Amino acid sequence: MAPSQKVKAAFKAMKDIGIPEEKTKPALKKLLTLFEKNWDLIEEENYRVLADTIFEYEDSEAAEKEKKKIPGNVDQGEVFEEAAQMQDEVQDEPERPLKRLRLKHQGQAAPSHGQHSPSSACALKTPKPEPGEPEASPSQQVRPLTGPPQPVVFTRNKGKQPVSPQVCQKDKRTAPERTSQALQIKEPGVTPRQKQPTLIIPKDEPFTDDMVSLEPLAVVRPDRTQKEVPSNSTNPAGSQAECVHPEVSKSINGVDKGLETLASPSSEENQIQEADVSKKSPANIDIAASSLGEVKLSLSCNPRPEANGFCFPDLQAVLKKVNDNCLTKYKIMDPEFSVIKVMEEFCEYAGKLGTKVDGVHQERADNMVVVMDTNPTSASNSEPACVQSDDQSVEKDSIVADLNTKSLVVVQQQQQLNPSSMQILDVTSDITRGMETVKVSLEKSDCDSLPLFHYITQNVVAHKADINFSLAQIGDQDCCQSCVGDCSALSPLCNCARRGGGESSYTSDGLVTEEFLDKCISMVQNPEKDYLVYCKECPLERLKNEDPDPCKGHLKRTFIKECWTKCDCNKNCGNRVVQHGISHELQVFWTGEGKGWGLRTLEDLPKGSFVCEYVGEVLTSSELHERNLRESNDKHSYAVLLDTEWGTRALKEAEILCLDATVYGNVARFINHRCSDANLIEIPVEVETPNHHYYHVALFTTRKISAFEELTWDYGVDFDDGEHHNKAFRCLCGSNFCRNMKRSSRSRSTLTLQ
Ligand SMILES: C[S@@+](CC[C@H](N)C(=O)[O-])C[C@H]1O[C@@H](n2cnc3c(N)ncnc32)[C@H](O)[C@@H]1O
Repeated sequence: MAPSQKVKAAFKAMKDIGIPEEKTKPALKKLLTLFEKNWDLIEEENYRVLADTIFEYEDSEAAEKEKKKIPGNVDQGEVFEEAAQMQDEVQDEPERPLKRLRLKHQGQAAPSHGQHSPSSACALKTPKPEPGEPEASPSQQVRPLTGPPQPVVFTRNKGKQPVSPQVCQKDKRTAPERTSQALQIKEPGVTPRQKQPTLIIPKDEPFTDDMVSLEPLAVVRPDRTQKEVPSNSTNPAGSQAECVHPEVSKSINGVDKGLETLASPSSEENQIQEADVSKKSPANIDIAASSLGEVKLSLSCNPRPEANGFCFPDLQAVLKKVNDNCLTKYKIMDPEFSVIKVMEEFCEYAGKLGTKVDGVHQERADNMVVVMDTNPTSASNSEPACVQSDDQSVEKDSIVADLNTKSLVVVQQQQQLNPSSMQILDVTSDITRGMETVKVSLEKSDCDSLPLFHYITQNVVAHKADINFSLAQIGDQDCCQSCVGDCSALSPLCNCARRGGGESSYTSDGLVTEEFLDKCISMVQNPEKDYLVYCKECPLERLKNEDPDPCKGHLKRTFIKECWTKCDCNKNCGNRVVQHGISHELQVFWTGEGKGWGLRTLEDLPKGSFVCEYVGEVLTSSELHERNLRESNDKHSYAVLLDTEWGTRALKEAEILCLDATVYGNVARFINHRCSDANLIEIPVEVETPNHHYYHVALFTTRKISAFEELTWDYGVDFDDGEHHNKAFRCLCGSNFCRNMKRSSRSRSTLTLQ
C-alpha cells in the first residue's frame, strides 16, 4: 500500500473509533518519526499505538487544565458526579475502548477524570480468566452500572502485548456473579484474531444488610484533591503482587437514608457529620453505626504525596508500629496496651452508652439516677409468698384473688432481687416511669441523692402478712349489685356509699364531702374526745417491751367504702375515686429545710381532693419490727401502721398490718410530716376487702392548696415515745402546733410512722 493510502487507512481507523483527523495527525507524525516510518509497528493491533499516543496527548492537555484548578474545592457531590460520569463513559462510549485500555498502562487514574478515578499501580498480573467464567459476548458491550463507580484493575502492558484488565484478587465472588457484571467492549472492525480485551469490572462488594443499615456518623476527610486510595489488604509491604480495591465510601455515597446517625447534629441534611481536617491528614476515617449496635469503622489511609502508587503493607506491621508509637508518644505504661484493645473498648462503650433500658438511653445520664433493683428484705427471706406488682411477670397460679388493676396483687415470689440489676430512671420527667396516669416530675436540683426505691402504684404483700381474701368473701351487703350508673348520685344511697357513715363520702366532683372530711380532721386533731379504743393487752406495746405498757389508745376510724369489681355500677361511678389513682400534677422536690425531699402540688387543689394513696409493702407489725431492728441506721422512715379492728378482740401481732415504702413505694413516700395543721389527711378506704383488717391509706386535702405548696401530712408521731426502737425524727415542720417543740403528751395516733 502506498504511504498516502496508509495514512488514509490510519485516519479511517481512528475515525471509526471516534477520533477526528486533527487529533490523529500530530500523533501519527510523531510515530512515523519515532518508528522511522515503520508502518508495521503503527498498524499493529489495529493502530493501537496510534490511539494510545492520541490519548496521551489528550491526557496531558487535561493535566494542564487540572493544574490550574484550585485544589481542595471539590465537594463530595462533585467527586461522585465525576466518578459516576466515568461510569457513564464506560457505558456510553464503547467506541472509545482504547482510552480505558490505556489507563491500565498507567496504573493510575487518567488526569482527565480527576484524581478520584479508582486505579492501582500495583496490578501487574496477567489476567487469568476465572474458571468457568464465560467470555463476554459482543452483545455485552455495555452493562448497566448502578451504584458508585467501581474500580477497574488492569495489567500493565509491556511492549506491544494486548492488555487486559484483571479482576482484582479481592473479588471473591463466584463466576456467575462476575459474569453477569462483565463488560466486554468490542472495537469496531476488529477481526477475531485481533480480539479486543475484555474489561471485567468487579462487581460491588456483596450488598449485605449490614451495609444497608450503616450510616456514617462522622466523615473526617483530608484534602479531597488527593487521590482516592485503596483500602486495606494484608499484602506484605512493598509487594506488588496483588492489588486492592479503591473503595468508594458509602458515606460519600450518601445512601442508607433513615438509619440512625448517632452523632449527626441534623438528620435532615444527609445525616453525615463531616469534619474537615488538615489537607495533610494521612487518613479518612468513617464511622458508621446502626441501631443494631453494628459499628463500621473505615480507615482509608492516604499514601504519602510523593507516592506513585500504593499497596497496603502488612497489617500486623502497621499495628505494631502504632502500638509502639502510642506507648511512647502517649506515655502508656501498660505493656499489654494494644490498638485492637482500644477498638474493643470502643465497642464496649458504644454498647453500654447505646443500650436502652426502660426505653431510655443511658447516655442521657445527666438527668438520671440509678434505681437499684434490690430488696434486702425479700432477698434475705426465702418465704415463697412474696408479692410484687412492679413490672415483673405475675404467675397466674399464685394469684389469690381476681383483682382489678388498682387492687392488691398476690403472686408467688418470682426471684430474688438482684442488687446488680440496675434500672435507669429518667426521674426528672416522671419518677413513676409512666406507671401513674399523670407524670410526677422531679425538680432537677440535687436529684443524685434521691433515695433508691421501686416505684409501685399499688400495695404489695410482704412475706407473712395474712391478707388473703377473695370475691367470695364479699357478700351482697358489701357491694351494690343492682346499681346502674353513678352511685354517688343515687338516693337512697347504695350499700357501698352508705357504708361511709350513712352519708355519701364523695361529692359528684369526686371530692370528699365537707361533712365527712371535717369529721375525719376532728378525729385526728382531737383523738381523746370520742374516737379512741383501748386494748387490754396492746400488741404494739408488747412488741416494744416484754413487760408492756398500757395501751395508749387507737383511733376508731370512719372509712370510705368504694364500689368495686362485684358492683354493677359504672366503672367511672362517683363512688370510685382512690382506685383510679393520682389525677393531679405533683412534683418531688428538695425541701432544703432539713427534711430531705418533699412533695408538692403543681396545681391548685380544692379542699377534699384525693391526692394519692400511701403505697408500700404490706407486712405485719412484727415483720416491720424485725426490719427496723436490722436496718436501724436509715436516715428516713417510710413505714406506717394500719389501723385494725382495735377493741373488738385480742389481736395477735401478725394481724396488725403495716405499710413500708422504704423499698417499694409510690410518690406518697416523699410527703413530709407537719404537726396538727397539715394540709393532707389520711382517710382509710375500703376497696376490695369487706373488713377493716386491710385497707387503703388515702390522702386528701384538708383545705384548698395552692400550686407549689408543699404537701404535708400529720404522721401522728408521738415525739415523747422514747422507748420506741426507731427514734422519731426531730420535727422541723415549722407549725405553731408542733408537738416536738411543745413536747405535748398527745396519745399516739393509730397511724404512726414508725
Ligand atoms: C416518709 S419520709 C418523707 C420523705 C423524706 N423527707 C425523704 O427525703 O425521703 C419521712 C422522713 O422524712 C423526714 N421528715 C419528714 N417530716 C419531717 C419534719 N417535719 N421534720 C424533720 N424531718 C422530717 C424524717 O426523716 C422522716 O423519717
